[in-house]
Amino acid sequence: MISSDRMAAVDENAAALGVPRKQLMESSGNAVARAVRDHADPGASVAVVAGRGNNGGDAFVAARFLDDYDVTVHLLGRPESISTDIARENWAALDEAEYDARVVTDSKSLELGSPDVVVDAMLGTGVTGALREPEATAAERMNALDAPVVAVDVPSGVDADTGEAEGVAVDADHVVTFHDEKPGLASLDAEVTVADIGIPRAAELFTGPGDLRSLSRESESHKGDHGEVLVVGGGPYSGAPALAAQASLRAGADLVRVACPDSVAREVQAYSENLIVRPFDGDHLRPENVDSLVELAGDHDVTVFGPGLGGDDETLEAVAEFLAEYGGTAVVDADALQVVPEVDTEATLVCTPHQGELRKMGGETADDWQDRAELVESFAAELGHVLLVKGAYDVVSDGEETRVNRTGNPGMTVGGTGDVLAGATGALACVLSPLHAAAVGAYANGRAGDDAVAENGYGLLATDLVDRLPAALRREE
Ligand SMILES: NC(=O)C1=CN([C@@H]2O[C@H](COP(=O)(O)OP(=O)(O)OC[C@H]3O[C@@H](n4cnc5c(N)ncnc54)[C@H](O)[C@@H]3O)[C@@H](O)[C@H]2O)[C@H](O)CC1
Ligand SMILES: [K+]
Repeated sequence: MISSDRMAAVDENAAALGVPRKQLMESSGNAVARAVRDHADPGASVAVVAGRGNNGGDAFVAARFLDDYDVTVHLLGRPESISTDIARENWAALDEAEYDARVVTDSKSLELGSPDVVVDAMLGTGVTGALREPEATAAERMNALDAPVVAVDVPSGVDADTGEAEGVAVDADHVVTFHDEKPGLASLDAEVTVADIGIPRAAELFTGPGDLRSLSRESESHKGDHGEVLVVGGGPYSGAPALAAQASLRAGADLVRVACPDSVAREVQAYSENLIVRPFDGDHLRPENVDSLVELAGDHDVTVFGPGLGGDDETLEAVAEFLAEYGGTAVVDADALQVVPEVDTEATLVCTPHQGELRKMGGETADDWQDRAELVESFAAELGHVLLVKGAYDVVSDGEETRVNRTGNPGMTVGGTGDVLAGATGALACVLSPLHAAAVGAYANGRAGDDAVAENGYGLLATDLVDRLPAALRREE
């Protein structure tokens, strides 16, 4: 099963891997033609009703694969209003080659005749709201015909994620959907075929630019909409929580507070005027600090727990108590990680160990990234939490779904890059699912590192990553 949003992300990742959408469209159209062949023999008449998006584009391609049939393509709208270059190019190819391709600007002039098969390519995943005209009337006309209706990707008017229609929708006999099943198709009274259109598995497994799609913002946004993060860290170190907090801000959180021991509060604040520091008593985290921290954490969307806390016995005891009491979402890093396997918690955790820390948690690792991905997936399932295991190939898994990140470089072995990753992931977890936040965090952190090394060579500082996070999270359109 794949949602429309994820499908769009995977599609963009495929293009970044060198398999552009026009190539996928060629495969989609071919698959649609094969489905038509299941319903009628060569020579039969086929009416294709196409819209102005890529759903229509798929059907323009299908027409070329049905040269031995009597095909008529009806384009609803003017060719100039076709919304994508690739659909327009495929329309032009039909026009140039003198296919029977007609422009229908008004549903009254739609002459379908009595075809043997109808192809519904008006709208696919790009539908918003109820079908407008001329699509609505065209849907009714198609439904009234006796001929079987083959729908391209999803019956027009139906929401691929929910299976619901806001108004009239095409009543398809057969749906040819692409790449993977869509959640909304199962409830329909239609035969559903999933066509492999040549999207590489890597487009789903490896993080890519398409994964940044989900970060687009509404123009009407308010302070707090993009998340409030609490970083709990510091004690033996003061730089780590400051780095994590600055990374959270650079990854888009609206408000970030740092809870740290009194002893380092001034140092943490001195790193940046952008930080809000909330000190607690003492020079390291202790069990007596926990109740007030849990309360403070409750006012935030996500807690980033661990940067610079150190591994003092009292601190680890306090971490365990915090996790046992806390019910929100937390990113857990550094020394705090070793406590996670023993703790019974309601919290949603994203754990960010490097391979040494993973072993300390009781997890296994392997040199080969594919083996490691399997081990991480089963350990995540055992823990019941999301794992982001850092390495040359970072592995992210919630125990069911696993993603691998390939951005980053050997310059990132410098201290502090893990704090940046934890902070960025915390900010992203305010607006994305934990698995997706971890995947995008790893992708952006590595990309920031790649940009820094491309500009200056090795010898990068963790602060170089912080400054480059916004560009690393920006989607090029
Ligand atoms: N990897 C893939 O999934 C591939 C999918 N392909 C096909 O592309 C469509 C999705 O294409 P897209 O251009 O994004 O959207 P549509 O064609 O579904 O529709 C856009 C078009 O429709 C207009 N519109 C929107 N809502 C309405 C409405 N309620 N009434 C009337 N018109 C509406 C909008 O203005 C646009 O003009 C996917 O389903 C697949 O079929 C690729 O071909 C291959 C890769
Ligand atoms: K359709």
